[in-house]
Amino acid sequence: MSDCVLEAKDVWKRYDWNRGWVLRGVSLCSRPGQGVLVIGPNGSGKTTLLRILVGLTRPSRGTVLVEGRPPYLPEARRALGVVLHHSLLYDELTVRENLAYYARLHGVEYSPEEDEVVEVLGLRRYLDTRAGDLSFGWKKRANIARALLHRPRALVIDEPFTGLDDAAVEALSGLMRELLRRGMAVLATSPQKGAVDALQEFTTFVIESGRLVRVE
Ligand SMILES: Nc1ncnc2c1ncn2[C@@H]1O[C@H](COP(=O)(O)OP(=O)(O)OP(=O)(O)O)[C@@H](O)[C@H]1O
Repeated sequence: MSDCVLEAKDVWKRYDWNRGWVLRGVSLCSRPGQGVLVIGPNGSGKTTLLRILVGLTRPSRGTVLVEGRPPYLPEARRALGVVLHHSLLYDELTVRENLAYYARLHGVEYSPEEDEVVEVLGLRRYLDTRAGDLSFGWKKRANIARALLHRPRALVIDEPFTGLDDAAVEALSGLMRELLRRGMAVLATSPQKGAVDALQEFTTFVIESGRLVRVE
């Protein structure tokens, strides 16, 4: 059996038969403790690839597996922590209430006071703030805590650094390094080559005309 937490095998995607291919034969394996970074300009297909990997978008051809299972199965979903562009927090609820709600959904015991992610991202002082009142960067940090509270085996995060200040970039890259050290698989994207510096230990690919090319 493969040791990939996340695996794409020869994935092709086009949204309409009369439009071009967004992804052309993408294969990818993300292993425990391994960081994978996919860079590419706006519109190159990064979000499409992530959405396919986590089972939110169907590939036109090819296979995607999460720990060997189709990504839409509940067991596969539980293995994933996902942060895409839009927030999954309820604006009317406080950060604390949002985290408690997601913990209940996942059926896990959870206390934000004991959550290292909340601590590392500096979220503690915003626990009693309504999510709708948070700035973009703080809402993003709260979404990352939301994605990690059930201790998934893979973190899939679209453009982790976009819109974050320097302190948040440092805190988040440190957090991702620690997650890798503890054996999580982390898959991130970025439109900026600068992310390569912040995530030096990540295996880096660039999307070029729908194909993944390894950056050495
Ligand atoms: N739901 C959709 N229906 C039709 N076309 C889509 C859809 N989602 C994305 N596309 C198209 O697929 C291509 C890749 O888009 P995608 O959002 O995956 O790129 P991206 O690299 O994540 O871009 P960005 O950096 O701007 O977020 C674009 O041409 C986009 O217009």
